[in-house]
Amino acid sequence: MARPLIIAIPKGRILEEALPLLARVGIEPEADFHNSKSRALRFATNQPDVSIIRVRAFDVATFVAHGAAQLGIVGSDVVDEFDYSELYAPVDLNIGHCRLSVAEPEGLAAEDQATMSHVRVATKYPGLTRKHFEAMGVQAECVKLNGAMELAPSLGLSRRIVDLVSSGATLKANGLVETSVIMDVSARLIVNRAAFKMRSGELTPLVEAFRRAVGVKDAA
Ligand SMILES: Nc1ncnc2c1ncn2[C@@H]1O[C@H](COP(=O)(O)OP(=O)(O)OP(=O)(O)O)[C@@H](O)[C@H]1O
Ligand SMILES: O=P(O)(O)OC[C@H]1O[C@H](OP(=O)(O)OP(=O)(O)O)[C@H](O)[C@@H]1O
Repeated sequence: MARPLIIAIPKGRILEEALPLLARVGIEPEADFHNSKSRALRFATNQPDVSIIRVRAFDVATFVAHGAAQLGIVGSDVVDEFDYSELYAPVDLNIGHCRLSVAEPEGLAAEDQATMSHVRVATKYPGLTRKHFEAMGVQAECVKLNGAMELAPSLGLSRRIVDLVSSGATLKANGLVETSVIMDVSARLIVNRAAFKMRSGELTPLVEAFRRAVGVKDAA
């Protein structure tokens, strides 16, 4: 029997928007997937040859880059932070919209950006943060956090943070203001490049089904 295709999806906030999209593609996870008490991580679907794994957002990219899963759904923030050469991201799924921004405490005395040579930044995105500041000739020293970055300035961990912003409510509640936008973010369908070549008979129609499901015309 052929090996099943494995689709990695994140546990967090993209999941809710991803499920209707998967349903439009014709993939529905088994009932246990919706049972919050279930400790299972891998689930069968209504398609006998497709399984779903539910993992942390950053790990979606890692499972797919290493070929442990052939397909995944993940934010472009994660795709760009890792910049794995093994990943192909053919479809913008038009869900999980937010932006990656630099923020700092409101009312902080403005620094002269032109003479600044070094900054300390708390972030889950050290790669994108360094790149962003490097482009301005500034060296960024990153303190890696996995959440609650907004606490860092008030507790003296770093003056600035780089984090995802959507409504801006989290920044506001923590006395921070956005000072620049690094990139706009939305979720992408990602595919392992080697699998895409070796299993194109299965993967090409699936990628096209995702494209149709988000209303994007087939690639030329
Ligand atoms: N405020 C937001 N609005 C819309 N999309 C968001 C927002 N925050 C995050 N996302 C998207 O959802 C993805 C997962 O978000 P986040 O890292 O907050 O989830 P999580 O459940 O905390 O993940 P994990 O526990 O694995 O770190 C992000 O990579 C991003 O693409
Ligand atoms: O601008 P807003 O609409 O307030 O959204 C921004 C918040 O959303 C994300 O966190 P999330 O809620 O996913 O929690 P976590 O990253 O701390 O797990 C992000 O890390 C911000 O904290």
